[in-house]
Amino acid sequence: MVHLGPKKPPMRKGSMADVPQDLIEAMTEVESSFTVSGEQLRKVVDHFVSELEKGLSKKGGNIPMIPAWVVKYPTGKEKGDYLAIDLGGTNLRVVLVKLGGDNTFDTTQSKYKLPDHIRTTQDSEELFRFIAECLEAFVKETYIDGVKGTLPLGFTFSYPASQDKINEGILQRWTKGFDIPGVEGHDVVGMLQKQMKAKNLPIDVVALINDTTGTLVASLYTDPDTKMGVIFGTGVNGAYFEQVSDIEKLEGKLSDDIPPSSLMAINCEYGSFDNEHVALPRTKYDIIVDKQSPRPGQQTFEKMSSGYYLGELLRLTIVDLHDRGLILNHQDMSELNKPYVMDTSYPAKIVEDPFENLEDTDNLLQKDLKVKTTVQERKVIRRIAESIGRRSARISVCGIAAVCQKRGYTSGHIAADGSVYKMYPNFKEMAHEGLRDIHEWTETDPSKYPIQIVSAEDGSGAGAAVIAALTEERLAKGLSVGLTGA
Ligand SMILES: Nc1ncnc2c1ncn2[C@@H]1O[C@H](COP(=O)(O)OP(=O)(O)O)[C@@H](O)[C@H]1O
Ligand SMILES: O=P(O)(O)OC[C@H]1O[C@@H](O)[C@H](O)[C@@H](O)[C@@H]1O
Repeated sequence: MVHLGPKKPPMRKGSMADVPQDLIEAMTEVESSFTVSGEQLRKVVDHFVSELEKGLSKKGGNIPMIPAWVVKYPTGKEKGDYLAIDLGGTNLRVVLVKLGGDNTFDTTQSKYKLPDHIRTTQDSEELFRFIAECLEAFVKETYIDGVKGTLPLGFTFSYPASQDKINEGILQRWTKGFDIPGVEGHDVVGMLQKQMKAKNLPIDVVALINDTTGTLVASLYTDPDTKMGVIFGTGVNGAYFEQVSDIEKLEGKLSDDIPPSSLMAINCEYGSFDNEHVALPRTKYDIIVDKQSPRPGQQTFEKMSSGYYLGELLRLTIVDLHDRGLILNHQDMSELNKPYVMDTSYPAKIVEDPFENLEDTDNLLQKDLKVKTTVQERKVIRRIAESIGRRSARISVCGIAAVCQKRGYTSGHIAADGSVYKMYPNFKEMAHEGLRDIHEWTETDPSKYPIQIVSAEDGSGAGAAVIAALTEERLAKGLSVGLTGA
């Protein structure tokens, strides 16, 4: 059997011959504004590396570079039952992780969709009450005979939180459309513990973890060649292990049991890269997304590349072409004029439409957005959706290339998770194409690229459990898990 290698996506005939010239010109202009060349990517990576270094310095910079208090690789021998909760941008998961102590683990989980209103509730306790309610339900279902003693919990919190010690997390800023007052600047571990105490839950938050740190550690538990944990989901971010001696901002703040020669996991929080707008080529639609967001001026890199925004970017281009009289003339735009009415599943489904006349797209836009399109308009919308997805994939990997360049990694596995990575059509192929262009690799078979993006282990579940186990091990030996005196 001849191995044919990865199957190329079906090439579509997709003739644009029947599309009016003025619409073709407008489409081409939009497509080129979303196109980022290899040369541009390389310039972005150079700036990204200097921003990563700035984030580790005492002076600081745009990228937080948060020490995550994981100071050694897992051995794969960590063992025991751990609860994990994963508060992402779209879902909340409660996971029971059974670490086998032999590089294997089993997980049982329940997934809860975050209620839409919760992102912007004015009650700062409502989100943590929701989490405690989900935990209570999961524990009741899973431990039908009740819990003996206290369950250790790893809390995966996918937002930028400063940590003076591992079981603390001071929220720096909300991202991904969240805007709940009274949480930024506060310790989210304490806020959760208050709600768990009110329900008499026998649970102890051993560690607060970012999902990228969890992804990094979970993947190292099974694959020692892992160099980074990255998320392409509602948001975008990455984590890696840094030499403590290179973390200037920790100088003089660590106990002797974390010597300069040791390692420290860093939650980069690089969604905030280029808030100064000196490297990334932004389109007019990116500027609108930023202006409309609850936190203008923040998360520039994330707003151009992550799942929360890709559908909105497509919506804005469609509305713009309509307002210029180029498409959807005389259509009722009341649905399409609503911000965020299109989530990222819309460009994903449009790009995946297998029909020459884009029938699926026609049905989707009519049913959900109440607009009737011509086949020519659908072809243009699909081409723009493709260019938005391609740009997302290509700039998303700049964070990977920058960390690898900074750490001198010339090969290894990048453990990736998140719905955009797992579900966006051709995202994996386009991401590897971006890496190839950045490094100017001549190899054409992605499976032979020296740096490989691979599917991660369950970082927010198993990763949280492994980190909780590593933390308990250090605490049992009286070793530090935070800044001196924290
Ligand atoms: N078919 C799809 N293709 C690509 N992205 C999708 C698809 N469906 C949903 N998404 C996007 O994936 C994001 C959810 O990411 P996920 O990693 O599952 O959750 P979380 O961010 O909570 O961890 C949302 O922004 C959503 O718009
Ligand atoms: O898993 P999600 O929700 O897509 O999160 C990805 C990233 O989203 C960013 O907005 C957060 O600041 C990060 O902490 C997080 O890692």
